[in-house]
Amino acid sequence: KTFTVTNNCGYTVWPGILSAGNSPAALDSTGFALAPGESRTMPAPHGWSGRLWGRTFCSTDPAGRFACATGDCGSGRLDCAGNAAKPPATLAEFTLDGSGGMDFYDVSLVDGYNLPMLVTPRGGVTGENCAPTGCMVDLNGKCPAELSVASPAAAGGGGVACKSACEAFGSAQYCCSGEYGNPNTCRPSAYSQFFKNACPRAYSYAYDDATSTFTCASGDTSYDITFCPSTASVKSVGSDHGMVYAGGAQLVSSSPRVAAKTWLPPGVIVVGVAVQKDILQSGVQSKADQSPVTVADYGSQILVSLVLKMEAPASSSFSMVAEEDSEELRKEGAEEILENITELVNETIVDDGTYSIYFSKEGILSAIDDGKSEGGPSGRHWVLDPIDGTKGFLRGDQYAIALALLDEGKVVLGVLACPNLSLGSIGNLNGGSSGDQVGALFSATIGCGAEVESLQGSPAQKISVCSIDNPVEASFFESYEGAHSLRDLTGSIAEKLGVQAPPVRIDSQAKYGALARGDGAIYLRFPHKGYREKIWDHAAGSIVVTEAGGLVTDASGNDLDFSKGRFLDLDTGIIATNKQLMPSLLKAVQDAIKEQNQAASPL
Ligand SMILES: Nc1ncnc2c1ncn2[C@@H]1O[C@H](COP(=O)(O)O)[C@@H](OP(=O)(O)O)[C@H]1O
Ligand SMILES: [Mg+2]
Repeated sequence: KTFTVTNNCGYTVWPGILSAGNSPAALDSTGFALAPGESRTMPAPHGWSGRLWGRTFCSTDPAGRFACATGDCGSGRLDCAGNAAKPPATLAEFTLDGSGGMDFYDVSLVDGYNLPMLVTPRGGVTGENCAPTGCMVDLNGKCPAELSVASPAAAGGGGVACKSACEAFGSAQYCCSGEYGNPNTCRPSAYSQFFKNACPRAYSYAYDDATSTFTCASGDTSYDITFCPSTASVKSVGSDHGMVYAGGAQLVSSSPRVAAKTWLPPGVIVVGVAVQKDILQSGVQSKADQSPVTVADYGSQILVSLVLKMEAPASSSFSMVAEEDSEELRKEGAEEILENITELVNETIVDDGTYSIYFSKEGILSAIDDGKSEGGPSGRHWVLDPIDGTKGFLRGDQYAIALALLDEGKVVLGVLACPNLSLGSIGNLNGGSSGDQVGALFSATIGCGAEVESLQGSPAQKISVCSIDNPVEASFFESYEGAHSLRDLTGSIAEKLGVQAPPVRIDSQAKYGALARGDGAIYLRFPHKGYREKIWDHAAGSIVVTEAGGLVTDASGNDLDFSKGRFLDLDTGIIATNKQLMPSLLKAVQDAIKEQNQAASPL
């Protein structure tokens, strides 16, 4: 019987362990460091009880004293040596071999929250309530201001933890003390509801036992404890599949940006990453069987629309312009694919643990059709490409999940998840670089700039386009697929500009993301005549670039107009670059087009 602690965060976590006073034995450590991706397995002694948490932003000061911005245990050392975590901290609590031969465990936010954590039983796994529990969500970004703990240790001095109402206000009512010291008088508060809605399985206040305590038959059940679980491939276990439709848990307050950013990764990326891996492993890369891509495509669309419906302010009506609709799936012969999608979606929701929702096949079809909106110049519309760069996805190359929000015909928010794009610059080379972390999440809000963060949830960093003003030093991006852009034309534009470097060819809107953080200077896209660009292929990418200080226009220098429905109405092609290079780029584009037209009709 063991505990395996895994750090799936994009940053180092220092687990701390406290054995209870009455615990017959201690674990073999009370504190250690776990680098991203690292894990450590420890024997779980018979009858052990105690708690485990993650410390973040730790360092040793010049005097040799070790301290952490969150979860610190005050020992001044790496090991906690019998000290508890200073709140706020997400806690995993265990009592092994308790009454009736059962292990009892929970994840508690009663002392606040500092990072996502999941406890998964493994091995024996029997017992009615033997299931994964935890809090999968990164709550630091959406913590109510009065509970939020900021630290200069975080990039940008952002939120690093979220206090409980008891800690923040100290009242008996929130702390369940004094006359509130029993379950009848101490009730959930708006604050505990904030935690409960985000993480329904975790303890949100002291008497939240009914839905928060889990038990497994002791036997040889081992436990996996994972920090930042959401991008791990978490398999569900136990008898926990009997989830029923329970309606929408509405978050107390969440801005669309936070909703979009926080919720793209957990379910959707897991689906993307897992399905791409399956495709590559099974070798289904031929065009003949596109069904795995199809499943991922629909699955991604359903999960994003589910999350948006749950998390976006409910007041206005929901409208989404998305690439897929259910028509093909309603046809004869599509039963198996529909079955696979239904299974994938339901499994992902159960594994994630945030929502208690079950989709029937009919539910799946109608959820897909949530994306049928026509968009247009008035009102608010989400714009989604569930898997952009399908060809790249199939090849194991770049792809993106691209989500934007249109408000009165203008893009006001964009989120671009690129699971295969390295977090660091891809420089002037095709492909990844120096053993860097992979998985980048770009986001932008109108007037507020653009950011990138790791898909594993590292703090966001502001990005800006490169400041090159000499085209000779510039490199340009274009589609990997030759059929998507006229290479004679882009080659001739580059030549006229004096660009020396060969084109960097990658799939999907990852090009916009890479351009926005200065990996390259120019993006050229010139489809064959008659091709109509769709808004979901450019909405998120273009706001990421413009908010990073760049410009995105058509070949005549007009801004892209997203108010015309599902298609963009534009002159010839799309170009993007920084403000310095745009005038000369536009001139080169127009000269090259003129030349091409003259060559085509020599009169
Ligand atoms: N002939 C064509 N010309 C231009 N774009 C095309 C095209 N055929 C498909 N596309 C679009 O190009 C997108 C991929 O762009 P890129 O070449 O930059 O990777 C596709 O998105 P999907 O993969 O979501 O279908 C599709 O919408
Ligand atoms: Mg696309």
